[in-house]
Amino acid sequence: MSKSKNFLNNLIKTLGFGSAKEGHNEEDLERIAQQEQKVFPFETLVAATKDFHPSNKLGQGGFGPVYKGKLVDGREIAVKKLSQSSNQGRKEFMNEAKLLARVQHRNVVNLLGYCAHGVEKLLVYEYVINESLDKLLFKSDRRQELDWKRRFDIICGVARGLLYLHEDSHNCIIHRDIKASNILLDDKWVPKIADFGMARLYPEDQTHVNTRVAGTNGYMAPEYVMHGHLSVKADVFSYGVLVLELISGQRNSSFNLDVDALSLLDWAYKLYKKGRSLEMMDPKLASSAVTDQVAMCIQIGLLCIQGDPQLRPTMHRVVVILSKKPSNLEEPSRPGIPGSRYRRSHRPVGLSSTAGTSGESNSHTTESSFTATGTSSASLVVRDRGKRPVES
Ligand SMILES: Nc1ncnc2c1ncn2[C@@H]1O[C@H](COP(=O)(O)OP(=O)(O)OP(=O)(O)O)[C@@H](O)[C@H]1O
Repeated sequence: MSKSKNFLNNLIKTLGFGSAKEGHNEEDLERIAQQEQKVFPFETLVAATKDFHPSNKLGQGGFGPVYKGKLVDGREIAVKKLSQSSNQGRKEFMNEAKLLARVQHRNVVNLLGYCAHGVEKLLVYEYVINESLDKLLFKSDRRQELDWKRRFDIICGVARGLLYLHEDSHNCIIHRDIKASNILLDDKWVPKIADFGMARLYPEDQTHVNTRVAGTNGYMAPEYVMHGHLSVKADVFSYGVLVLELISGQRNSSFNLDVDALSLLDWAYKLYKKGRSLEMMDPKLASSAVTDQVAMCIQIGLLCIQGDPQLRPTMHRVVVILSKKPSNLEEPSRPGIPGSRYRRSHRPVGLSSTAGTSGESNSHTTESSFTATGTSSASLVVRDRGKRPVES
């Protein structure tokens, strides 16, 4: 009998429910043990998604398709079928997924469990109902639903989720792919960070990145793209871009409001230096904005996107600033130019296997293959528990 079954048997006895043989059969115990370990039987996921029916497909991400499903207990789930190009073995996948399933925070999408079935590897997430932030902010006429209060709550929630990933989760996690499409909103508009942990699930694997959009996201910290320097400050940079996008309603990667500005970041910085930073505010916020808060958030955004990673605040500091009344903050220095502006054909230095190996180059050393690689690695977990991620 496995350890977990023994444990459950003992627990049942201790709680006075009689022996396992009396009250529970082996199958019950097997089921309880599986739930305990967050392992989903493949058949459960097949049933929940109606055999991965195309009508249940929520979308196709860089790591594979995502399906909506419903468990027999009524819970709605999102099942991510990892692309089979991951060459990670079954045991390793199970170990990594088990660790990631322990990551739990109100502002991080909950990984309910996982499943390995033959060559198939699947991740099971809580279903987050209200679409991803990019669809609301950039693509739809629903943008006005994002009034200032909601945007401010998103700014605060994402900051808390990132702080948790960086400092408080069992393993310190650098996300590496913070962007509007990776922020999901629940029915109460609570933001949830999606797609953490993917670098652990795709070690030494490059193939999947070819399916991802190359170099267009505009969120990547310059030192990471240029030199492969990875630290929590790369996430801080991406967070700063997200904050400025939320305030302006403009996507950094396709910014064209001002011919004299290189990017949304450059525009925001120039306006700030002229004392006119509120001019960058989305006109749709006119009636709901709390201008002191907006000005503070612009300054936080600008502090986060500074070219020098050492000058950027930690997420801890950002959360502290956001929880106080707007007050005097230091002056931001010039912004770094985000990753999508750069393309390289070589492996970034410093991306060792412990630092998330998906930055490795492969034989396709073309422009786009690097950029795809650079933008694809969704996240990194620094293994040592209790040790803070290295800050550059
Ligand atoms: N837990 C979830 N609840 C609801 N919808 C989800 C969930 N996870 C993913 N989705 C949806 O599934 C689609 C694919 O998501 P996925 O995160 O795989 O890719 P992406 O964010 O579109 O791209 P990328 O892989 O480049 O980040 C998206 O439309 C997303 O909104």
